[in-house]
Amino acid sequence: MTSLMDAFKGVAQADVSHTAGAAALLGVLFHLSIRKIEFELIMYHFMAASAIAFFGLIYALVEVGEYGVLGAFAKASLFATSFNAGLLTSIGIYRLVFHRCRRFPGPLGAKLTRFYAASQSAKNVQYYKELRKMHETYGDFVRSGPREVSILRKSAVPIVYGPNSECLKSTWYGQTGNDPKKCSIHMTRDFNDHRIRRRAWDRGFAIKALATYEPRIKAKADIFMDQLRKNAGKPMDMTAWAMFFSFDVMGEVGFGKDFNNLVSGVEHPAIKGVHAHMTMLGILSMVPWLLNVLSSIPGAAAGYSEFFSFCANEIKAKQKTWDGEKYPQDIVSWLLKAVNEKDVSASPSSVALEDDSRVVIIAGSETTATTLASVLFYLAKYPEKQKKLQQFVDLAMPGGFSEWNYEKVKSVTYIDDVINESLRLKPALLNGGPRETPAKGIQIDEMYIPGSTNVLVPIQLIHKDPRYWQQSEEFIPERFGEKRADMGTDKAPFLPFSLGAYSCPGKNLAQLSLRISISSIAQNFDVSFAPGETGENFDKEALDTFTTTLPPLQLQFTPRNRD
Ligand code: HEM
Repeated sequence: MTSLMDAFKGVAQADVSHTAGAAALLGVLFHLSIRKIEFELIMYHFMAASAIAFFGLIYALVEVGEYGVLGAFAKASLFATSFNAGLLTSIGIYRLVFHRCRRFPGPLGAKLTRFYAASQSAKNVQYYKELRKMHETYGDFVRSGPREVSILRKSAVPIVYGPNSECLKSTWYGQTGNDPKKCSIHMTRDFNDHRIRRRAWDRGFAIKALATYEPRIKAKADIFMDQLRKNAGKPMDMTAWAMFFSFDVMGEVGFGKDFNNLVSGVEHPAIKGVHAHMTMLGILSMVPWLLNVLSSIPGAAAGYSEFFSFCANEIKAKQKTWDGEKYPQDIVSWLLKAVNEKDVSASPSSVALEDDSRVVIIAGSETTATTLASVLFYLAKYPEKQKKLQQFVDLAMPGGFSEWNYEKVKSVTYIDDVINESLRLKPALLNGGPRETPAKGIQIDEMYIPGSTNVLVPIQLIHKDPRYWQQSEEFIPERFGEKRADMGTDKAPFLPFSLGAYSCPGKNLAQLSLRISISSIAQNFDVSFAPGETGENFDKEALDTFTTTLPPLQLQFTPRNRD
C-alpha cells in the first residue's frame, strides 16, 4: 500500500510535459481499446465516469500528492485536457486514414464527426437539402458521417430495406436508451425481439380491427367537414387542420380517447409540447448518442412531460377498466391485451408499453397529417387534377355526401393515385430510417459497403431521381394509374412506408384515414389557395424533423355546386 502511494506521489509530481504526454498516450490507448464496441450506447456512463475520475483525481492529488486544492485542480485539468486531446486526435486520424469507410467521398467534417450533420441540420433544419447537395457534389455514394454512407441507387433499396435484407436498425435507434426491455418497437434493434413484438402491433391493424376503426374515423371526418363548411370561403391553415384531424383520429383509434382538436380548433396541450420540440429533436438526433445523454439528465425532457403523463395515465385508466372478453377497440388496447395475456409479443415492461403508446400517437398522426396537407396542396395547385378526382368520386357516389360509403370510396382508385403521387414527391419521412450493414458487408452494384456501416437511401431523393422517374418533379397521379406501364412506375423505387421487417405497420390505417378524408373533401368542396397564398413556402421549406414539420398552408374551401 505504501509503495502504491509512493508510486502515485512520483507520478503526481511529474513535470507538465511528462504528465501531458502520459495522459495523451492514455487517450490514444483508450481509443484503441474501445474501437470495436458501440461506444454511443455507453456514452452517458462514460461521461459520468469521467466526471467522477476528474474529481477523484483532484482528491487523490490533495490527499496523497501533497497538492493544494488549486494546484490539484490545475494538474487534473492538464491531465483531462491531454487525455481528451490524445483521444480525439486518435479518433480523427483513425476516421480519416484507417476507417473501413475511408474510400467513400464526402465532406471532411462528415468523415470526422456526426456533429457535422448536426451543424448542417442546425442551419435551417433541412438536412434533406444538405444531403441532396452532398449527393450532387460527391455522387451516388456519400460518406455523410464517420460510419454513415448515404446511397442514391435503386439497387440499394431491396438490399437495405427489402423483406430479405440482412441490414438491421442502426445506432440511430439507440438514441432513447440502450435497454431493449424499456424501449418502443420503433427503437427495438434486435431482429428477433422486434419480429416477436411486431405481432402484437399487427393484430391492431388487421382487417377486422380496421373495420372497427372505419366508422369512428368517418365521424371525425364529418366534424372536419362541419368546420370546413363553417369557415367556407375563409383562409384556413391546412397544415394545422390536417394535424387536428389526424391527431383526433389517432386519439380515437389509438387510445379510444377524444383529443378534441377539431371541435375546439386548438391543439391539445399534450401535443403542443411535443410540437414545440420537434426542431430541436431534428437537430440533436443527428448525433445518435446525444439525445440519449441529454434525456438521462433529470428535467431535460420537461417539455414532453405532459405528453408522457397523458399516455401513462391513459394506459393506467385502461388497465383499471380492462375487460378481457371485449374485442379491443383501439391500438393501445391491442398492445395491452398482449401484456395482460402474457403473450410473447407483449411490450416487455410497463416503460416499453408507455413508449409504444407514444409511438402510436406520434408515428400515426404526424405522418398522416403531413400527407393529407400535401394532398390538399397539390389539389389546390392543380385544379384539373382536383376536377378529375371530384368526377370519379361523384361517379362512384352520384347521390353525394348522403351516399358516402367506404366500399365505394375504395373503388375510386384515383384517390390512391393522388395519395401515392403526393407521398412520392413529399414523403412523410423525407430521409427515412438508417440501417446497419451485416458483418460481411453488402454489395451495391460496383460498390462494396463494409460491415457495421450505417446506410441510408434518402426517400425523397430517390423518389425524385430522374433516372428512375419520368418527369420526376411533376405531379402526375396517373403514373400510378393508367400511365403506370408507360411511365415505368413498377420499376421505380417507391418506399414512403419503408419496406421489409421494419416497414410501417400503420400503412392500411393511414390509407383508410386518407381515403375517408380526401373523398369527403372532394365530394363537398372546391379547394383553392387563399388570397395571398402561393404555396411556394409550403412547397420548398419543409423541416426535416425525422417526421416532417410543414410550414403553414392557407387554403380556402368553397362548398361545391353540384348542378
Ligand atoms: C401516411 C402515413 C404514414 C407514413 C408515410 C408512414 C411511414 C413510415 C415509415 C417510413 C416507417 C419506417 C421508419 C423507420 O424506418 O424508422 C414507419 C414506421 C412505423 N409507423 Fe408509419 N407511416 C404512416 C402512418 C402510420 C400510422 C397511421 C401508424 C399507426 C400507429 C404508424 C405506425 C408506425 C410504427 C409503429 C412504425 C415503427 C415500425 C417498426 O419499427 O416496426 N404509421 N412509418
